[in-house]
Amino acid sequence: MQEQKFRILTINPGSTSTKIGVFDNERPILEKTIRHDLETLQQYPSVTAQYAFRKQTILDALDEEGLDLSKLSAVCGRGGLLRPIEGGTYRVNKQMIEDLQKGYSGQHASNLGGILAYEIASALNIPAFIVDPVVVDELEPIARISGFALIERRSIFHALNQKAVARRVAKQLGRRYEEVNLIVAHMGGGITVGAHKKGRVVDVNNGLDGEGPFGPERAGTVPAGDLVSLCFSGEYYRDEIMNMLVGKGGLVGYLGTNDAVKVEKMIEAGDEKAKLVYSAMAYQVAKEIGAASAVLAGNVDAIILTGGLAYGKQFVKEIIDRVDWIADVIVHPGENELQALAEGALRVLRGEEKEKVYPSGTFATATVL
Ligand SMILES: Nc1ncnc2c1ncn2[C@@H]1O[C@H](COP(=O)(O)OP(=O)(O)O)[C@@H](O)[C@H]1O
Ligand SMILES: CCCC(=O)OP(=O)(O)O
Repeated sequence: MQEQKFRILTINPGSTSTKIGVFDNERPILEKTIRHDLETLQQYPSVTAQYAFRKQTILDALDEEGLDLSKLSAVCGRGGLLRPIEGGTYRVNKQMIEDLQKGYSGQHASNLGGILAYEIASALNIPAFIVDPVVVDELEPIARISGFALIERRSIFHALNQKAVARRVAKQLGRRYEEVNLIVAHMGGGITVGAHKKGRVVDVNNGLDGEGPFGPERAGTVPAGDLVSLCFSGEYYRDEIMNMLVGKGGLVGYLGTNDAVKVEKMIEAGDEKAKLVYSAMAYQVAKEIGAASAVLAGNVDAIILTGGLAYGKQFVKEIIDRVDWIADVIVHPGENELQALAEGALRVLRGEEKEKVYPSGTFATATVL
């Protein structure tokens, strides 16, 4: 019997780019990254306000490639800051759209993934899905304790790519994902380092507005007392501080760009500040990997470096030089997110997996104390 063919449009809005893919079953027929410079995104007061711009960007890109939307079977977007949920493929529904629009767990470009998928799919009368959103939460109770009783640690990370790449590496090692311990550092606009213990991400930094290494546009962990003093200095509104942590933090704050390629050019041209800051970002990633190795009690089968920054040869070398005593380091530059979105949708379209209904898979991030 001939295999049924599904054509899936996948949409991945990141903090510095919009990535789209069109897949005939697992086979990519188009994969495109549209990078957005800082000035373009800063025109918009919020992520939600970028909706029309990102939608037009996608439709223009598909039009340029001569792709006929009426041939699509489904649209699948990267899921955003919803309620904490278990991993899997979810059908986009009204409750999800509402939570994405208000940013139930915060603001991030991925909130637009489900919304854009829903809008494009509804006009075509086809289903819209999200897969492994950034709020996938598999933290162990011990990892939830922050040290400050009023605040619990949260799992907000590049779940889709971390899991997809981890599965791929486990396969390369001849083992199942559920059998291995891996540390995955996804280094995009934000940076997250996950401790994957036998198929579950038992600890990971909240890469949005919380903790961990600074990234191209995010501050990561900052000294708490000094941050509190800044908040109450009377010099800044709340939104200004949040913007300095997310969007204008990290490389943007120090060097005025979120583009690591530009930073590398600045370094080549002899810019000592750029050199120090770029090295500090690698240093902080290495430190976080060291912390994750302690979470796994040193039982680490491999360390994986992935995301856009993993293309940076010197950057990657500086990390490897500090962590290769822990385990072998495998570099997967870029990400597998478009493919992972298509595969998640396919599993449901083919009936291999049941679609999950949001928010019924939601589980409390149970306050442990
Ligand atoms: N060839 C490269 N060398 C160094 N850095 C790169 C390269 N390509 C992309 N990057 C950097 O990776 C970062 C974006 O990573 P990406 O995973 O695409 O982020 P996001 O999905 O969050 O938009 C940017 O700082 C970008 O400049
Ligand atoms: C919110 C965690 C995911 C994240 O930071 O994604 P980007 O690097 O694409 O901004």
